[in-house]
Amino acid sequence: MVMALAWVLTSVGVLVATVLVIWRWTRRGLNLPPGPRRWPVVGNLLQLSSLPHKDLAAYSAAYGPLVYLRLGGVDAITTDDPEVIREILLRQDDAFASRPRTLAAVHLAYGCGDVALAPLGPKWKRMRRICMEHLLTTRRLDAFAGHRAAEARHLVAEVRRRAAAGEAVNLREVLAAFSMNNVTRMLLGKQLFGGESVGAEEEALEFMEITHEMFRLLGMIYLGDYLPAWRWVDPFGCERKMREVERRIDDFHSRIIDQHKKKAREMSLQGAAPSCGEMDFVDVLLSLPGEDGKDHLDDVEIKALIQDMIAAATDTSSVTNEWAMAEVIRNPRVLRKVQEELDAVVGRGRPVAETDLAGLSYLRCVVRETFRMHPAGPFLIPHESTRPTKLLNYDVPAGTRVFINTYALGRNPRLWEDVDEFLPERHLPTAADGGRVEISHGPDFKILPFSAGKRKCPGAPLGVVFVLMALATLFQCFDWFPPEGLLPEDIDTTEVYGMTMPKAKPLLAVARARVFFDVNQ
Ligand code: HEM
Repeated sequence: MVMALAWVLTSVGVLVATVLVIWRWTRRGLNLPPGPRRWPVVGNLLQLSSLPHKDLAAYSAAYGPLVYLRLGGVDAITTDDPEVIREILLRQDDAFASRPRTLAAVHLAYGCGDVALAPLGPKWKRMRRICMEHLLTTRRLDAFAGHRAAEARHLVAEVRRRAAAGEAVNLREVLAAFSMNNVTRMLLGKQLFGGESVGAEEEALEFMEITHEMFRLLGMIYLGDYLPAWRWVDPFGCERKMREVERRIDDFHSRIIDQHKKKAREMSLQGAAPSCGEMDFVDVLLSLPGEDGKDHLDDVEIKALIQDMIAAATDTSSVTNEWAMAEVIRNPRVLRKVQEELDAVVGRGRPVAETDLAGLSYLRCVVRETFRMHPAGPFLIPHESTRPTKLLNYDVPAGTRVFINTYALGRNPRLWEDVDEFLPERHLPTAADGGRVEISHGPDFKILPFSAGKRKCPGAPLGVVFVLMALATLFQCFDWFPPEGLLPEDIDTTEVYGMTMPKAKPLLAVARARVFFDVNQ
């Protein structure tokens, strides 16, 4: 027994020593960027807390614009610097536009067979082209404008109902339902929460719960991705959890595809065909030819795309909306200015419409300031380098994981004054900007809500509409106050880390009607 144990310990020791020697040898002569001291085997992994974006922000402050980390067996860099980010996303996007195959991505994105988590390659290119040319086209998105207006009315009705009952409104709940309904109407042809969906509330809640769990797992820095030995042990059952969520989500997607196929069969038996305006995204995907001469896309490809759209479009917009509401209610001065603008541009006699949104410059500054302080995700989705390259004259090996810290970018004191103050005015356009407030990144790369380059968000125009429409509607129709007993500045702004970065506690606020038009007019 003692002999066997000694043998195992010696073998492990020899293995670790061999790995270290090989690793050091392959890095001979490399001029890696500066970074914190690393431990053998684990590297910097144990220096990361439950808020890694803050840890990496502190490293950027200490070591400069480009920081090297070793995460177990994986090279990683992080940056909060606009010039380095521009170099990574634009000038060298051929080298940095891939994605790591993390275990969460393999389990939760159909083996990385989607768009958002797929490594760079012909498969990603084809799936992204399907999104751009068949789903997120201006024509198709315009066809859903009526549904979006209906969801804005539903949002007002829901807040009125809760306010009339004397409750403080749980803004997380109503904003999550707004985003989810908008996405599922477009994607699946049905509203999940409220209205038409009476009776399906349980299914909706279950689906929201799995989606949140999926986000948590996707955002996690899972040790098994960096230390293969950890995977064998999996002491917290993370991979088991990933498999369970994978199965539950797949069941949901299978049901959706079956329902759509059944509907298509029934229509074809009646000799009918849906018009372009009536087709939801699943109908569109079912109508497209597959690869290599196949008549249709594979079910798994359709599922991966549905999954991406739901994951990419719902939490991003509802988390942003909750932060914007929290910051505006914390700053009554800003609320007054937003409402003065709405009164001047839209008035109080009719609901705000999508065509008004371009003219709401101050509200657009509010959204930009929200993205500066609370980007939807603390990092862009991690990128990965496909070949050895150089940044700021440092060597970056192939396979390096890239953490672009958008949280630290927005709070970088070298770029912004009063970083912790919510000051939308700082984004007011000068005459040189042409007077329009752009919400996506500008030429200075100081805010990056939708990224840039090959991997930039293909849903940005729609995301902007979801955010502006919800906020304009809520600020036009209601005055907002903190719950009884709290002052505006008491509203908590602690965040939790994940693929998105929500407020730690759901936002509760008191709503008082300020317009009285019939929302259904
Ligand atoms: C406020 C709303 C939104 C925000 C803040 C947002 C932000 C982002 C960000 C930061 C990325 C990562 C880019 C990178 O890694 O470099 C991304 C990727 C992506 N987004 Fe969005 N997004 C939003 C809404 C949407 C919507 C509405 C859709 C589609 C319906 C969408 C679809 C995608 C997809 C498919 C990707 C992956 C692109 C790729 O890897 O090629 N997003 N988004």
